[in-house]
Amino acid sequence: MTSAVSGNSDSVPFAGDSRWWAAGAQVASVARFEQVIDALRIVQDRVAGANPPESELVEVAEKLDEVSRALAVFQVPETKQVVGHLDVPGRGQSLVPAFHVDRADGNSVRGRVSFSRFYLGGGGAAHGGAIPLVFDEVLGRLANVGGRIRSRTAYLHVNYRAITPLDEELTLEARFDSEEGRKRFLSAELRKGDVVLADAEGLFVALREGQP
Ligand SMILES: CCCCCCCCCCCC(=O)SCCNC(=O)CCNC(=O)[C@H](O)C(C)(C)COP(=O)(O)OP(=O)(O)OC[C@H]1O[C@@H](n2cnc3c(N)ncnc32)[C@H](O)[C@@H]1OP(=O)(O)O
Repeated sequence: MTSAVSGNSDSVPFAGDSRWWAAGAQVASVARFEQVIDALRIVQDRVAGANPPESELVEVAEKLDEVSRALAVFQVPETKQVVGHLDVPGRGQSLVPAFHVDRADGNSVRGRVSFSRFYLGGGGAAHGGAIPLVFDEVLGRLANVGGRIRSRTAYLHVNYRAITPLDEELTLEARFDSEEGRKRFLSAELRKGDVVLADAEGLFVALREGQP
C-alpha cells in the first residue's frame, strides 16, 4: 500500500510545504524510506572516514553498484520525488544535516543540528559550505511557512565566528525579521552552548505567479 507524502498543513509548525515540489507524490512507506536515507547518511560518513585496503574497495564498489542498479528502474520525475518531501527531520534527504525542531512558530524556530564526518572540511572543522546549507534550509523553510507565498533565496550572508566541530549537538535559532513587499529578511545563529559559531542573514524574495 502506498501513502501520500505528507501535505504539511500550516497547523504543523515549521513543516515543509510538499505542495511546492511534490503535489501528489506517493511513497510506499515513509518509515522504510527514512530507513534508507538514514543508512545512506551512514554510508556517506563511513566512506568519508575510511581508508580500506584495495580488496575491500573492490567489494564495496560492487555493492554500491548493485544498490544503484536496484534503484535505476524506479526513477521518477521531480513531481513524484520523495527525497526532500517527507515530514521527518531532514525531510528524507541526505544533502543537508538533519535539523531537529524543538520550538517553532511562523516567525521563529529553534532546533538542533550536528555535522557528521561527511561534512568535514579540515582540521576537525565542518566544511565552510556545509554551514550555509543548514542556514538556507532553515531560513528557507521559515520564510515560507504560515501560508506565505513561496519564496527563494536571493542572498545568504554567512559569518564564520568560530570553528564548527563535528559530532556535537549544536543549536540553531532563526527568526523572520521583517518584510518589505516581496522581500523577506531573516537571520539565524548557530551555537555550541553559548558560543556563536556562525550567523547568517538572508533575503528571500516571494515568487510571482508562474515564477519557477
Ligand atoms: C517539503 C518541502 C520543503 C522545502 C524546504 C526547502 C528548504 C530550502 C529552501 C531553500 C530556498 C532556496 O535555496 S531557493 C534556491 C536558491 N535560490 C535561487 O535559485 C534563486 C535564484 N534567483 C531568482 O530566482 C531571482 O533572482 C529571485 C526570485 C530571487 C528574484 O528575482 P525576481 O523575482 O525577478 O525579483 P527582482 O525584481 O529581481 O527582485 C525583487 C526585489 O528583491 C531585490 N533583490 C533581488 N535579489 C537581490 C539580491 N541578491 N540582493 C539584494 N536585493 C535583491 C530587488 O532589488 C528587488 O527589490 P525592490 O526593487 O523591490 O526593493
